[in-house]
Amino acid sequence: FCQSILHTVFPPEFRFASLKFLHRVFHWFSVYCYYDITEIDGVNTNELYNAVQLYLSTSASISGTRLSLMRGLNSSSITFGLSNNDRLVDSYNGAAVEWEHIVTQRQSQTFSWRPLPEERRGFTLRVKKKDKQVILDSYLDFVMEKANEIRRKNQDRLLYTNSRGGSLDSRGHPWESVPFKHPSTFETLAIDPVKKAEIMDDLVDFANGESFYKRTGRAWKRGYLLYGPPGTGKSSMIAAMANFLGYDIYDLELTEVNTNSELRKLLMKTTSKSIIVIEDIDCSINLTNRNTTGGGGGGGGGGGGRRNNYDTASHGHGIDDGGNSITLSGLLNFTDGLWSCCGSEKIFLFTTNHIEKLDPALLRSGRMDMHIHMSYCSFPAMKILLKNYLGFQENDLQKELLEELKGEIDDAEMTPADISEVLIKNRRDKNRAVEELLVEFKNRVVIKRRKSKESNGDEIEDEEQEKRALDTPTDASDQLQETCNKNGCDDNDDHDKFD
Ligand SMILES: Nc1ncnc2c1ncn2[C@@H]1O[C@H](COP(=O)(O)OP(=O)(O)OP(=O)(O)O)[C@@H](O)[C@H]1O
Repeated sequence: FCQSILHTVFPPEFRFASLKFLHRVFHWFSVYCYYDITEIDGVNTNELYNAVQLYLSTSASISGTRLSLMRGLNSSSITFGLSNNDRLVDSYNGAAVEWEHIVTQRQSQTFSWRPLPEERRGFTLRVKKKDKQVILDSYLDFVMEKANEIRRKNQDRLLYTNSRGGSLDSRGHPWESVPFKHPSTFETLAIDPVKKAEIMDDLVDFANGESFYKRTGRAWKRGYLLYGPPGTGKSSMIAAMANFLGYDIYDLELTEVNTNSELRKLLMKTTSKSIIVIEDIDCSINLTNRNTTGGGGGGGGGGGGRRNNYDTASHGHGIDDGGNSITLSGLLNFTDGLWSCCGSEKIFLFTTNHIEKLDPALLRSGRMDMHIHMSYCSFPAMKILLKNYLGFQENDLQKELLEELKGEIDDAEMTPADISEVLIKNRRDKNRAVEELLVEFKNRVVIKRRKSKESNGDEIEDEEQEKRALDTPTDASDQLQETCNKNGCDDNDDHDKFD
């Protein structure tokens, strides 16, 4: 009744104007000011809304009474969120702020026999007017930063690929992604412990080096070149680095990129805190010499299929072959030019089995800052494999046996992949695993010696005689055999008995 009287007496324009006036008066006298952060900003998703939601999830888990629980796609953990129309008080640099999660129903504009209800979501931030500047200047940046940190911690890493050959997805993105689940870590990686520590220190310095890079005027990026024979753990090292730093990986397939500008666009679409990998770079593009013309396309990689029109003649000048080729110059700019600085905290990582095939320009500091040689398995690296695969500690093995393994391993030139294979095959019988490893070492040494004699044109010894000489069991392997015979090598619990 009152409403109809009001509506009759006061025209809508008058009601609207008085409401506006009341609102203003309220704001003049209120000590607070309010900011609305809606989920949808026009047609785009508001990044700040998602960030606030994530940021509040940590505080909400502690102080909230009614929470909504979420588990995102690819995420390995559950996050908490404020329930509809719930409030939470936070503080920043002595200023108290209040967040309210506002969810309202709205009628859809769709023409349908039944209007579809739709939720309009947003956060309202309430701060005292005197704290307004602090909040606007740094609190919201702090929220964004914290949210990114939480996202990285909660979300499994992503492995991106450009293997679609330049086509874009529905959101105009050239990269496709899958959850990155590689279990390799620096603990499982069998390389020399000194080298391992050096690499880890370098990575830590890089990740914590924001102020250093700013101070020295350098782009916050670092290049690593991993080189060495196949099976020495180059891919495992990349995975270990990504897991160590919590970075995403962009696996760039150069053979799928047609032009330098396409390469640049791919780079622009990579995010910060990521590792951009080009595996087997010597197979992907001919990089022997910037100044030589022609030159055969280099190597047999590329996974079969389309090859690029590599323009070796124009490498030095960065000119595309009619705009339709990728050049060494383009690649150098990719790693070192102005565009390489879009985003920050990026690692460029190239792998190759043939470092000698690469152009020196690609290897210089600033592009490839650290050259990491992934070598055949050394004795300290083998001990890591024995520990990881068989559970052997150094003291579990007889000293003589260890010495014997140590004496043979360098000459045997076995990769960690080869050694792992022997250990996996015999993992039910640890003693047999070690024994077979020793035999394998000796066989490799024989083969290597024969090959070197052949190449030197020397007379080849009687094979059997040579093998016998090397196979003659030493004290340690005698003892090992004896222990095996006594305890029975099939016994799974042989470790203690052997000990
Ligand atoms: N250093 C290592 N530490 C632990 N495991 C290793 C190591 N090297 C190789 N392996 C094992 O061997 C397998 C192959 O290794 P990986 O693919 O990392 O070698 P790679 O050097 O990248 O080889 P390629 O050059 O052929 O790509 C891995 O699955 C891993 O289990």
